[in-house]
Amino acid sequence: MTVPDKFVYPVMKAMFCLPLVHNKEVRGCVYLHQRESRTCVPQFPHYLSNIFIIPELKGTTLVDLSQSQIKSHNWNRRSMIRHSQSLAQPQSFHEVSFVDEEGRTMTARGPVVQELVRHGLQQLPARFLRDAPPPALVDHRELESMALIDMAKLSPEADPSSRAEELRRLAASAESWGMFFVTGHGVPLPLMASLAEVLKAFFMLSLEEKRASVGSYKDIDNLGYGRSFVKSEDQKLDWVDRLAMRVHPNQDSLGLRLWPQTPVDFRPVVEKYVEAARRDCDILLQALPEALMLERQSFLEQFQPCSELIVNVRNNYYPPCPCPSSSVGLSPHTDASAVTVLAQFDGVQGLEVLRRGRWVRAPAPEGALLVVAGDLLEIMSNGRVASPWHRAMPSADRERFSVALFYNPPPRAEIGPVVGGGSGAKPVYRKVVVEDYVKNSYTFFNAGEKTPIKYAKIEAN
Ligand SMILES: O=C(O)CCC(=O)C(=O)O
Ligand SMILES: [Fe+2]
Repeated sequence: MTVPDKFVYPVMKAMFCLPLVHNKEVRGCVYLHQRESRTCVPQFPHYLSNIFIIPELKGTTLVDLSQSQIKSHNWNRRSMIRHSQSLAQPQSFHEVSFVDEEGRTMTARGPVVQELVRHGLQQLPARFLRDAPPPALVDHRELESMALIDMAKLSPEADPSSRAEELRRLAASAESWGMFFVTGHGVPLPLMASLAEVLKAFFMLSLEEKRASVGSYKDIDNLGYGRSFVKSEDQKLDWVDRLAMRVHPNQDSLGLRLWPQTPVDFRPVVEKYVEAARRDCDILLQALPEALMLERQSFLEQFQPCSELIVNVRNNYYPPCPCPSSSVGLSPHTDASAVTVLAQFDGVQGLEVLRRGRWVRAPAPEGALLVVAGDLLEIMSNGRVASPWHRAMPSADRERFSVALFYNPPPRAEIGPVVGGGSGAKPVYRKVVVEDYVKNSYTFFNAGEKTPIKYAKIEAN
């Protein structure tokens, strides 16, 4: 007996489907997706009992019920149908605009992760299913060398010997990890708490409210409420929803309504945060070359004119994930920025960095900000501070929020390596125009380790 086509809901590319027959009546059908049945769904019979398509629903509904759900709710056929109807809402998608290789603006779709979770998803949809990513190792001794820098000690008024020691630690962590934590920064704890609050308030709105709250970014690559780096409808997806905004220069000139209108204090809080974090970036962009024994202004002077420098903010939301060991929150990448400031909240970890061939999970110390070197800083420092290859991983039972602030020189600025006067070192990178570098790096998302920076490397001859 075959299942009529009208009972088949094309959720994913099914390898085959089986009828569910009871008392000689077709009760539904089961999809088997080859990858899923192999990886995330451990046993075939278990899978079989999990997914029904019920004919009464005219072949438009996929019902995904776990055994335990059926047992604990003591579900009967009627309540299953009711439940399936609630799941049968048209699936919600983010629409993503991107510029293809020929410069055309294209659109692709990807499911809204938060909505999948809200509808009681039990198993990871195939588009999120990865070949099990290598797990991270937590080596606390190793992590101790990722410095916690007290920015108060970097101030010119600080005690000279503790300042020299802090600069030494800064150089060591930057050169060894490409990242370091800062305390004593300009973002007071209550402001961090308000940032977390507005972020959560935004993501906790209903999908319709979120959409109504944020304006359209249709023609702008990787900005807006949705997801980043979707270039096709076949591509594997990250387990994240995000709200990405340009916060400097003010984008009113582009006619974009950039800021969420709800919650009403979203904009003032984020602007206050950005202002403080930007000041910290400027301080660090002077301290870093000093720590590396380079001319103190040699990085920051590449950010002129500062009225045109670019600050983007990406608010990431990683909902709890039904199969975290076979998914990725944010695919491995380097940031195309000069400097990224990452705020993590509630001590929820998730950021991992590749170091000497092993993934290492970064801590999330309360009140500290994580400063991550971007590719442009790697170029400016002539490779001494290498942008770390990093990723974010979701968890089974905890949601995670993070705010990444990307600090960049003006798009038309030409930046290049600073090579120590008497060091005899040769430039390893060529000069690049910032917007050309960033555009180029976007074309490489999900390519191999540290592919984008090759664009700026001088080939050894
Ligand atoms: O959420 C995180 O910890 C990482 C975020 C990140 O790497 C990014 O937004 O570029
Ligand atoms: Fe990143």
